[in-house]
Amino acid sequence: MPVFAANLTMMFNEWSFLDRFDAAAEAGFTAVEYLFPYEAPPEAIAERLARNGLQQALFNLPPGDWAAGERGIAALPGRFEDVKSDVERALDYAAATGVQRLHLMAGLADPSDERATACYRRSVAHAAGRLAEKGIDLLIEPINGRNMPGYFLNDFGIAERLIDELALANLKLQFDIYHRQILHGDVAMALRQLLPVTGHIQIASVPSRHEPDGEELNYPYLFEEIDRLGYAGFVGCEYTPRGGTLDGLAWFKPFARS
Ligand SMILES: O=C(O)C(=O)[C@H](O)CO
Ligand SMILES: [Mg+2]
Repeated sequence: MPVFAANLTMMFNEWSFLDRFDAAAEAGFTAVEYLFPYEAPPEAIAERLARNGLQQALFNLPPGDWAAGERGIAALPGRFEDVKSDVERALDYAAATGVQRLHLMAGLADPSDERATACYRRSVAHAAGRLAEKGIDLLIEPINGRNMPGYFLNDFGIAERLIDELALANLKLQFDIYHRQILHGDVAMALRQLLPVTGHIQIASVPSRHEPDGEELNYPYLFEEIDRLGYAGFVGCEYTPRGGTLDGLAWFKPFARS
């Protein structure tokens, strides 16, 4: 049975960020993920995880200036010093939360630009090297251009080839099924082919990015497929509830901690 992680950036927005940990545990989740923890002290997050018996499934390395439109800096020329300091900041939060995987966002850059590609490979190699020292996996995630126009890593094949070429034991794919369906489709076969290099899975309905209980994907079938394939990681619920978070959790009831 998949272990679902509530995404506290997109779900439980009825509560303050730190109170979302309690609300997610109360709703039956045993794990959480979010985009960025950096506005809260690491020890405050650690306390919420401990008091609710929650596992920290994932979060992102700092993404540059998100409010100014940056969506990661790994592929941006001239930002390598920022990449290195961001890795150290993320490792402080990783030490506090016990997270075992971190996602490095690439940024808005042209994937055909050789300089951007060289910057990205250098950033990935550096981040993976530092995380490996702590036993943490580095994840890279292809993101579709409708949600994130101009995002550098916009193709599962490019991600797969990079993981293969760099051959770093802790460099893995963040397989967001929502993006896979929009970018390429063929979700079940891609899960079968890419599971060996997959470090995390995320879900949402397509096209609306709501609860995984309708629209064009058959998630009951995909959850069974994930089990059949022996996936032992987390499944991040990276969706925007249609209405109240709790009202939308009927799909989760069979999987909730009692
Ligand atoms: O966009 C996504 O699907 C992600 O998982 C990124 O981490 C945040 O944008
Ligand atoms: Mg995602």
